[in-house]
Amino acid sequence: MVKVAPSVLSANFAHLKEDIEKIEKGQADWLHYDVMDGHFVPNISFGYSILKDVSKVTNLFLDVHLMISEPQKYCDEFIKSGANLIVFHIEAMENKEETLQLISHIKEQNVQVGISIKPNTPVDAINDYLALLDVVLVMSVEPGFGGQSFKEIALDKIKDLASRRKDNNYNYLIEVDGGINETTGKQCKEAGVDVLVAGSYVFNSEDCSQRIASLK
Ligand SMILES: O=C(CO)[C@H](O)[C@H](O)COP(=O)(O)O
Ligand SMILES: [Fe+2]
Repeated sequence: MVKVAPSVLSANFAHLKEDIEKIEKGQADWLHYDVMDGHFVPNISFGYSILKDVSKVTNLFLDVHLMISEPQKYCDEFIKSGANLIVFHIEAMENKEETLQLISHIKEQNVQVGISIKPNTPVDAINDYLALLDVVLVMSVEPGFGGQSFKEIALDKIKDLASRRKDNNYNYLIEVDGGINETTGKQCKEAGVDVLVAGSYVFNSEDCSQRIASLK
């Protein structure tokens, strides 16, 4: 069964704890935590001090999506604050050496590691790292904002990643993020996705549990 990772970007921060309790009760699998720096993306969300507080009120697996420049500068703070998985963007990296160093650095701390690709970035851009990754995060919207429409280009990338995994015995999970609802979630599942991130679809509803259940 597909895993569901509600994005707390769409939660109400004035009662974040209650919103997290709702998704826990609704059988969410992971909590997706979107970090935006106003530089890599044109929006600012929250940093590691809020993650630390979040980690104290939930046992959900903390999936940290770093939409920031120079992720190598900040990732240790997110790890110290409770991240179980750190996903950084390939577009934020200068070169292969820097990327390999960051992957090793995260793994050495017994934290899972993933790389994300924006809608216009091909899967080939991360081919050299696929054997090392726990997660590949396919963006199905331009990163920066919740509530956007799903871009179909993600479906081909999910299929491509599923076939590269099969052909090479890789172990990564394929995660998709942006514009996920009942319809697009089903399309992604059929393409071979393992984890659905959903922000507005889950939180812009009176009944988060029903939304999570419908995605599953
Ligand atoms: O990374 C993100 C945006 O950059 C969010 O995870 C994503 O947009 C979730 O929101 P929604 O499900 O409303 O599209
Ligand atoms: Fe995200």
